[in-house]
Amino acid sequence: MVLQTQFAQIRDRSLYIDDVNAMDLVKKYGTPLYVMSEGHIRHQFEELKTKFLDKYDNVLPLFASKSFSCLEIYKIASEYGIGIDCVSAGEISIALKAGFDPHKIYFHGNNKLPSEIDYAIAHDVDHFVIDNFYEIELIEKIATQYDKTIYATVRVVPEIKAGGHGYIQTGHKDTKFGFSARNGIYLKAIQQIADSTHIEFEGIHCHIGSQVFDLYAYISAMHRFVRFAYEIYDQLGIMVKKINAGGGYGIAYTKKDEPLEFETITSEIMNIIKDGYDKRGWEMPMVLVEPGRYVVGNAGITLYTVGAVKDIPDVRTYMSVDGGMTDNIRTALYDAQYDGIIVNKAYERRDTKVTVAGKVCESADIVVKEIMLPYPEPGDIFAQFSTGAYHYSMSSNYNQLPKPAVVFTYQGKSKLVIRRQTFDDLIAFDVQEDYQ
Ligand SMILES: Cc1ncc(COP(=O)(O)O)c(C=O)c1O
Ligand SMILES: N[C@@H](CCCC[NH3+])C(=O)O
Repeated sequence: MVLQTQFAQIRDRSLYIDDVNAMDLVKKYGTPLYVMSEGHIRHQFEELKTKFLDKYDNVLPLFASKSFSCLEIYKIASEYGIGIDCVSAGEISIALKAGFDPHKIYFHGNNKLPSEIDYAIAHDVDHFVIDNFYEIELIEKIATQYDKTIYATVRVVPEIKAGGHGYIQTGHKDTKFGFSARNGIYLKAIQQIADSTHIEFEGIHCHIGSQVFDLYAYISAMHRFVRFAYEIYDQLGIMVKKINAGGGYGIAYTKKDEPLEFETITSEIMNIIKDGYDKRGWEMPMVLVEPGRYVVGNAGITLYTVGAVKDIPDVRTYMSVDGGMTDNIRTALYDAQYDGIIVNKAYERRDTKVTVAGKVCESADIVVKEIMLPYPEPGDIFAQFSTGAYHYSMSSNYNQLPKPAVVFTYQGKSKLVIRRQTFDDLIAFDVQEDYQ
């Protein structure tokens, strides 16, 4: 069993997160409960700051906020001088509400709606990662109406296969994201932007995929991007002044995972771009990175109460908990693996092979596929580790299960950041209208 954050420990017969006893959190807030270690989150933001933002000239780390988006995270992020990646007007609206500087928001997405583009531009968001030709037209039209300038990076497909599961690969040739480099398609897009009146071309954007452990994939992608920069200059006479190298940095969910160091990836990225630009006698472009999971993934621990326990002779023991695929879709969707403990049996032998099941009416509703635990009983508290990224942000109300609360812990204290949904919340959007 591995706790993937220094901010959580097993001691005094319990689990402590930022020195807060998990059993006290259960008593205070109930289960299922998403616990986020603010200690861990701040530590990771500090890494982005000291090991990238402060280390190099003309760089900007972005937090990919789709991994965990709520008012509190944007407030904390803004303290570190970094930017954020938002993928919808909804995310932008929360960031703005939290007081985030609109000029440090980068708007991503493969199908930004006209209404979203309008919302972003109206609210002074001026950095767009442009994905397709339709979007160029929309931005030009809407930016002209507002008479504002939009600064564009163009997402180009590097044709590299990387990422923890087929569903989270984005840089291969057959992808819905970005402009293909085939037949000069991306060059046409850049020319169209250069010819526009309210979009200023700044550079190119690369994101190969998520939960990536392969350094070579980042290296190959950056070599390809340097070649794109050469091609853009040679064919169009346009200089690439900004390269966004994307995110995707894998984290450890179990002891089998071997994540790369943040600085190992970023120094390769910086060196390759520098060498490539030096060869042409060009000034170094601005470089951005945009990890999400790396910041919040290992900060999260989900606490569940155990209910039914079923032994299927010669097969396995099913331990059902009070949540499921509604608060953790990753196991069903990506076959994701997790570690965890029974908190109140933290010191007992892990001698039972258990499948942790959710309470949703789906066979795919598995929280942890296979884990060795002490024999479970109803009322035990199961802690699932590394649930900070893409858990709360991908949660749903399937089976009309209210979403769990999110609690932050920091320096021996806890606070409620998102309250638990109530049954009234489940019908908050139902209206009873007569036919008209
Ligand atoms: C464009 C883009 N940037 C950044 C990210 C963040 O990825 P991760 O959370 O794996 O770092 C994603 C998600 O894969 C993405 O699509
Ligand atoms: N949601 C995915 C990552 C996708 C990231 C967004 N492009 C996960 O949980 O691993």
